[in-house]
Amino acid sequence: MLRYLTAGESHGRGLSVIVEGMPAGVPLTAEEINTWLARRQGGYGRGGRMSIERDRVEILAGVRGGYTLGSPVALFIANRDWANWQEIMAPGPEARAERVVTRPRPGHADLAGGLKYHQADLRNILERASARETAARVAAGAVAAALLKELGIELAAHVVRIGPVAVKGAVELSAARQAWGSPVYCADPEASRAMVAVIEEARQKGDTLGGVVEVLAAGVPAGLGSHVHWDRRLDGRLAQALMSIPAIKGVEIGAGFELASIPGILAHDAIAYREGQGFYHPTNRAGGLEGGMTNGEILVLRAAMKPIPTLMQPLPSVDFLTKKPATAAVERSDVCAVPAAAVVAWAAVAWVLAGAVMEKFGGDYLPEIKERMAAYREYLSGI
Ligand SMILES: Cc1cc2nc3c(=O)[nH]c(=O)nc-3n(C[C@H](O)[C@H](O)[C@H](O)COP(=O)(O)O)c2cc1C
Ligand SMILES: C=C(O[C@@H]1CC(C(=O)O)=C[C@@H](OP(=O)(O)O)[C@H]1O)C(=O)O
Repeated sequence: MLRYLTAGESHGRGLSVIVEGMPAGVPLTAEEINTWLARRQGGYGRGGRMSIERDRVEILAGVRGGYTLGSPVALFIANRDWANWQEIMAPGPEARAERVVTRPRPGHADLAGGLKYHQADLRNILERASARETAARVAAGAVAAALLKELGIELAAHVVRIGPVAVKGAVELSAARQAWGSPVYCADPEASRAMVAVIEEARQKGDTLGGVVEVLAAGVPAGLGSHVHWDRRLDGRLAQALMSIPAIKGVEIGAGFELASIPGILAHDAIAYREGQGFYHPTNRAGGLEGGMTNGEILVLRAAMKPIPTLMQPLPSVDFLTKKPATAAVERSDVCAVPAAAVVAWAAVAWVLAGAVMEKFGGDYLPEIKERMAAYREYLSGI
């Protein structure tokens, strides 16, 4: 079983990740993980914090000579900003309770967390609720993607909407792969320019924006996941992983919500057969998932992100201590983090797919898994 745990506060020393269950023999380098960490830091609309951080992973265990050992892979990403917060964030009694946060921000974890954990200083909540933690998820996702790449599964992620600006029509995987070159990770140059403009407009107004990201995965064989039990359905597992990204409020698979308004004749994908290829679907409204299993087509998943909750023009709130009306706390913040969320969504999908691959093909050593996967692919194309 593939699993990972993360630890770390936003302004603490850094983020720790332990990935357990990776087979031996997977090529893995810090540089590869760092490419994804840098992408997550980028994207137009980020705030001041991202000019302080230079996320780089340190591989502490589980990798030797550029290959995984089969033992837990331990990773660490330092917070450069910690230098400015050391005394405030100290774990011992010497910690200074400065910059106490008592005015909960609507849309953030402050109020619910403060109530649940009995914390009047809402910093004790926001430190872990912060999406800083998604750097650790991306590192784990990059480890998963290294395994998937060896097995012929490739992912792409890109932005399809920011606020009112949306990409028109479907984006092919080959085009989506080019999206990292855009300032907002959007494959359509015209939409990309308009997205930058609306983010700038929002920044000037002290406002924030959300949007929609899309993840595509190719080379996924039919039969990952299962129809037999609710928690083995891959659609559900993918949706959970995407929905758990801070600020994601909706997940769509294939034609998703549109399917609710069209008749069955137009909604489903016909089944066809070609000698040497096996069964396939000429269309892909199902987004590569039927019955909680991959069906051999390209996976198409979308996640909708709400606007960033910290506002420079804060909404009405109530002081946690005095219970008097107050405006919400104003902190340094992103204006739009949809491009960054595309990278986190990429990592979430890679993670779930790697887990599903390990369940189906098992193995402790990459060549074993490759052999099983190749035999299965041969069966699928020859049936
Ligand atoms: C990459 C990324 C960056 C984010 N940056 C900020 C930010 O700068 N300020 C903020 O208030 N929220 C930010 N968020 C959103 C909050 O973390 C999120 O809204 C909060 O944890 C509450 O969770 P919920 O929106 O899922 O309910 C970011 C989210 C992501 C994925
Ligand atoms: C640190 C990151 O994102 C942070 C996510 C975040 C939040 O509230 O979610 C608030 C901001 O943190 P700060 O208050 O330090 O400026 C973002 O910068 C990151 O993505 O690495």
